[in-house]
Formats: sequence, structure tokens, C-alpha cells
Amino acid sequence: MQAATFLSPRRPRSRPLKYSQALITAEHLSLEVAGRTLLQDISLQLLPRQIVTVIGPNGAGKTTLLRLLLGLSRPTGGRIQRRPGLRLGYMPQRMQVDASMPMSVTRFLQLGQPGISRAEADAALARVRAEKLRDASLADLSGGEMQRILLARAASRKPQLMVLDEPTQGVDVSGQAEVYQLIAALRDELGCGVLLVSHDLHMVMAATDQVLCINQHICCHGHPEQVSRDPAYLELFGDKLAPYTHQHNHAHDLSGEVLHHGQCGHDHGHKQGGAGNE
Ligand SMILES: Nc1ncnc2c1ncn2[C@@H]1O[C@H](COP(=O)(O)OP(=O)(O)OP(=O)(O)O)[C@@H](O)[C@H]1O
Repeated sequence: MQAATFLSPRRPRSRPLKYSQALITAEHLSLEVAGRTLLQDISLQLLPRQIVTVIGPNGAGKTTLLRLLLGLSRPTGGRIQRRPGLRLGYMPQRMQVDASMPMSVTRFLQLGQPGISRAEADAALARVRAEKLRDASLADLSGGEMQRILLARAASRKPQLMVLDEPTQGVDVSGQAEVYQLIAALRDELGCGVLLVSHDLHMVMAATDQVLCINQHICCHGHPEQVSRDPAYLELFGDKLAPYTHQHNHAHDLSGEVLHHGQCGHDHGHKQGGAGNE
């Protein structure tokens, strides 16, 4: 299998890149908002059939990076090259559903994706082994079921690149490994590239080809085992044997946009355990 390429931040700007294979190439990306640097000098290349995981502490800019790569917001520096006509599937962070809003799973899969037939929605559900949920109400789904439906939605258009923002958020330990197996199976079936955000390198290790560890800038990158031993990774995450507390202080809508308090109507704080005990 071909290795995903990460471009060194110190790479000379003048040397041309090979764009032919890449789904997305980003060079020296930076983003400043109201004088605050959210991302700085991020370069990477995403290739077909590769699973690339972005890790980093809360507020590191993981979702912000995904949104730049998806074209949902624009960098203030650097440039992004997407393969022309690139088909993308995006799974935002776990959604909170208003229980007073009745909507079936099938209707949700069709929402904002005109042209998706009932048969295609059924096929998308079958891919994540959730056929039984086709007529269920969105508000009645468990956390794990909701993540499966969001995954089905991301895969429903047979994307060339799936971008998954914390796909196991709200899923219990036994369900998490299954979600990552599903992602790997989708990659094999669709032949797509996958870019995902995770808080737990050890959980995704088996299903990841490359890891990009960021904290506004790239701290380290490479194969999972290599990153897990990197001093920059260890400084951020320790040895990951200690329980890791994830206090997520903001929520996102379907496009990953940060929701301000009052827009989502729930408590954003939640906790996850560390590797092996999440
Ligand atoms: N449009 C915006 N305007 C101003 N600040 C923003 C905007 N979008 C994100 N931020 C801020 O940028 C920082 C990075 O947010 P982001 O959601 O990318 O972090 P993250 O690494 O995904 O965090 P988490 O692990 O908590 O999900 C946060 O402090 C966030 O509040």
C-alpha cells in the first residue's frame, strides 16, 4: 500500500509537487481569526485508499483543519489543491437531535442530498450494518446508532474521500473498535481515502496508515507506532496509560461550524477514558 505523504513544513516553496495521485494537497496552510492563530504552516497530502488520522488536544484546530480541507472555510495563508470534481463525504462531530423534531433515518440520509433514492439510502444503511434502523426516528437512536447513521450518510454518495470528525464520539468501548472496523471496510469497498479525527491514537492504530499530530502546527507525523514514540506526541498525550479527560467546550453543526451557546441547547461537556479503558 502506498504511504500517505506529509509535506515537511520546511519544504522549499519553489519545488513543484506531484498532484496527479493526490485527492487533496495542502501547502503551508494557516488560519488567523481576529488576530488569533488557529492553524499555522500545515502541509499534507491525502491519497486514495489511505486512512489518515489527525490527533491533537482540545482546541488544537482539528475540526478547523478539516473545514479548510473541505472548502467550508478559507485559509488566510497557504493553498489547497483538490482533485477536480472530488466527491467528498463528511461526518461531523456527534450531532444532538431535537427530540421534538420527528425525522426518520431514511429522511435524514436524504436531507441535503437531493437525488438520493430510498434504495440508495437502504444501500448506505447496509454498508454500516444498520438496515433495521431505516424507519427509526432519529431522536430515538443511541449514541452508537447515531454515529453509524452519520457514517452511512458520509458514505452514501460513494465518496472518493471520507472526512470523519471524531466518528466514535459518544460510542462505548466495545462499539468503538467496531466503528473503526466499519471505516476500514468502507475504505476497502469504496476504494476511498479517509481523513479522520480521533482522540485516541491507540484505538485507531490498527485502522490507520498515517497519523498527523497537531497543536495549531504539525507536532509530528508518520506511521502510528512511530508517532506513539515521538517526543512531541508524548509531551502532548503522555504515555496514554493515564485516563484522558475530554472536555469538549463547543458543538458543531452538520457542516462542522462551531455552534454558539443557545444554538444547540445541550451541555457540551463529556468525558472519555484513556486508551484501553474508554
Ligand atoms: N470560526 C471561528 N472563529 C473563531 N474561533 C474559532 C472558529 N472556529 C473554531 N474556533 C476556535 O478554534 C479553536 C480550535 O477549534 P477546533 O474545533 O478546530 O478544535 P479541535 O481540535 O477540533 O477541538 P476538540 O478536540 O475540542 O474538538 C477553538 O478554540 C475554537 O473555539
